[in-house]
Order: sequence, then structure tokens, then C-alpha cells
Amino acid sequence: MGLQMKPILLGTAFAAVACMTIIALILSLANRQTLIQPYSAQYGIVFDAGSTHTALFLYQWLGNKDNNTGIVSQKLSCDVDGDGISSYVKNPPAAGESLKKCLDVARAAVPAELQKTTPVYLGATAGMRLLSLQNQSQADTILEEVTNTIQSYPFDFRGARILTGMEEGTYGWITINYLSERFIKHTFEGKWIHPKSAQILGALDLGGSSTQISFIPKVPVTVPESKFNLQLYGYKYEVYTHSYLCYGKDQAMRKLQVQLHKSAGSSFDIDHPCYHKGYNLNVSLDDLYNSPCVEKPNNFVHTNTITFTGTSNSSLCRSLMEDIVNVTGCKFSPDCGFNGVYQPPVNGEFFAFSAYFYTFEFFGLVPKAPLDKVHTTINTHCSKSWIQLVAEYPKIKEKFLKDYCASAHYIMTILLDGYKFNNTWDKISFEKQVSMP
Ligand SMILES: Nc1ncnc2c1ncn2[C@@H]1O[C@H](COP(=O)(O)OP(=O)(O)O)[C@@H](O)[C@H]1O
Ligand SMILES: [Ca+2]
Repeated sequence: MGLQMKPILLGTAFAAVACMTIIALILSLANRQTLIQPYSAQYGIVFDAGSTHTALFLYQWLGNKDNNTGIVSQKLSCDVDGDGISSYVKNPPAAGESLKKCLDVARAAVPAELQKTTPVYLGATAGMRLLSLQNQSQADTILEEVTNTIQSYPFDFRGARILTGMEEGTYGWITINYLSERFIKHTFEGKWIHPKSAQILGALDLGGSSTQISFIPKVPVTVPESKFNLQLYGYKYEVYTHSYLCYGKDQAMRKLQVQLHKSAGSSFDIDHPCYHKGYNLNVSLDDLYNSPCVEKPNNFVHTNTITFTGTSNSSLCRSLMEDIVNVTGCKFSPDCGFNGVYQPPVNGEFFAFSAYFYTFEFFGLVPKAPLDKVHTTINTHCSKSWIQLVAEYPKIKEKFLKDYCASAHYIMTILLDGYKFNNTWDKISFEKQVSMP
């Protein structure tokens, strides 16, 4: 798949998550000579509709005429209250309703005369991807409802759609490289230069329902479905990108629970090695199996509820992750990620963001820490009791605190056994989305 630097694609490229505004700008700036009618809007709004959470970003830039630097700045971001839009299956209008608070914030920030030329996009990621697999009409209804709400505002609505995994991966890669000035850099002397291509960053994004890896490999990408060709500022880049649907943090946690349930036979009381001693979690089978990422057992009784009992067993937790992140039987060997997916060897420096960052930030392991320190920190944490943890972290929400042990082991398994950063661990930086200039 290729991304051509044609103005006609501006709209498509623009239409997406937070970073998409940036892409449009890169495209429009890089194509300045070819653009007959320069893109004139000075504000742009993007909703990143993730599986767990939606955020609005308002961007501002100068009109093309005066804008020699191409600097785009983030004016504000706004967190939508409640869960991701895919969680509104039972009440789709409420998905639209949930966006109003942030749309009001954006409307107050954009000068009245510019509102009708301010484009708004909504890009939904893996939560909606899964819902559309499970029930296409529910997914369509939710997109219609968010469309209705956004259209009731004075902005220039340009679309609400589900991004493909490849778009999500590539856009994340473009964003981190753009924001950290890896494509083009403003020098001390006020000149724009191309930094060495060796400084281009790889991107690792761990969402709730999918996870993406994108980088420029040393060798050509041999599988077309994983190749994204693009040209930025006259330079060509061949990006390897893959999105693993169902391998986001929350779906991985679900897979683990399902595996434990399936191997527990008929018992309703199940030990969970990644949960902490003293922590018990009741889960209804209806909820547990309500995802296209897992398969219902034959004797499935949806009214049943099971209880997971924490055992604080770090090494067992880690070995269970290895079953979920299946690294055997890949036909592209040795060029493999996990789950049979083609991946050339990782190359260069990487930024790991989203749930990678939140998890490592919790452990105080950002932006980098030696591998042995990471292992010790995770093991020490996983062996703690729940009482101990709650006393230590009174401010952290249970929904996150219960999972840091499991998500840390999951992260280590995908990074080391999946993507094979064993010998290049020090190339990964755990970073919050790079801040805007
Ligand atoms: N403070 C936090 N600590 C741990 N995990 C977090 C925190 N905040 C967000 N996350 C996780 O980050 C992920 C964000 O994923 P999201 O963007 O909503 O989904 P997706 O990209 O798959 O559509 C979720 O797994 C969420 O639980
Ligand atoms: Ca996301």
C-alpha cells in the first residue's frame, strides 16, 4: 500500500486519529508547489476514538501563505468522559452525547468566523474494528450517532470512520517522527534540513484491543500487506507495519482469563498467577466470552460467573503469556513477529507509547532502564499482596492497578519473544506521545 503525495489524498490522510492532522499538514506542506488551492483552514479537530477512551485534539496552524515553517501546534486536548464509543452498543445515542463536552470546549476555543471552515474528523481504532466484526450494524449505528452529534456543531465535519490497522500503525509512526523532527529539522541557523535517515524512529503502540509495530527495516519488506511506501519532503520511506488485532492489552488480559478458565475444567474458582494474593475478581462468562478475540467453550453456560483468585506467582504469569503470544509455527522464519506474522528484524531506535508507556511509567522505568532492572522490578511487583499494593498506591484506580503485573509480563513477552528485541533492548524508549511544539 502506498501513500502518494497528492493533494487529492489530503482528506483521506487527514481523516483519522490525533496524529492525522499532522499527516495532512506534512502532506500539504510537502506538496506546496503542487497545490493549486492551498489548504486554508487554520484550525483542525480530530477525535481519536480508542477502544477504552476517546480524546479530542484541537490543532492550529498558520495559513499556507505565511507559513514558511510548517509548524503546527496543539491548542488543546480534551478527554471524553466515559468509555470508548464501541461500548455504547446498548445506547448508541449516548456515544454521540458523550462527545458534546469536548465539542463545546473546542467551539469555545475556535474563533466564531473560523468555525465553519474548521475540519473535524473522527478516527476509530480497534474497539470499533472488533465491534464491526461482531455486529456490523451496531458499529454503523454508533458511527451514525457520533456523526449526528458532530454535525450539530458549526464545524466542517469530514467523516467518522474505522481506521485500518495499517493506517493506525503508519500514522503513529509518522506522528512520532514528525513531532520529534526526524523528517525535517529546523536548525540553529534557521534552516530546514533532512536529518540522517538512520535517525528515523520505529513506533510501538499498545492499545486496549490491538497493538502496532512500524519501522524501517534494513532489508526490503517482502510481504506486500506489511509494506507502506511514502514520500515526505522528497525522501522515500519504505515502512514495515503490522497491527495485531486482539493483541491489545485488554484483549490479551481476556485471552489469559479464557485460557485459565478453559484449563480449569468445571471449577468456578480459578487461580490467577498474575493477580495479587488477596485480590479476587468475579467475571460473568457472558462478559468474558463477549469478544471475537476468544472462542466459547462447548459447554458454555452464559449465566455462570467465575472467580479469579490472585496467587502472586510472577514466573507462572510470565510463562502463561508465552502461550498467548504464540511464537511457534511461523512460515516466514526467521523473519517473524508472533502469531505467524511476517516481520523483518527490528532496526534502529524505537519509541513505545500508549499502554507501553503507562505501564513502564507506573514502574518508574521510563524512558529507559536496563533489562535486568526491568525484570527485577516486575518480579518484585508481581509477588506483592493486594493489601500491600493498595496501601502503596492509594490513588491508582483498581482497573489499572490489578493489571500492571500481567501487562508488564505481556509487554516483555511481545517485545522480547515476539518482536525479538532481546539483543536491542536499549533501543526502546518508553515515551508519552511526544509533545507538540
Ligand atoms: N493510566 C493507565 N495505566 C495503565 N494503562 C492505561 C492507563 N491509561 C490508559 N491505559 C491503557 O491504554 C490502552 C489504550 O488503548 P485505546 O487507545 O483505548 O485502544 P485501541 O488503541 O486498541 O483502540 C488501554 O489498554 C488502557 O487500559
Ligand atoms: Ca489507541
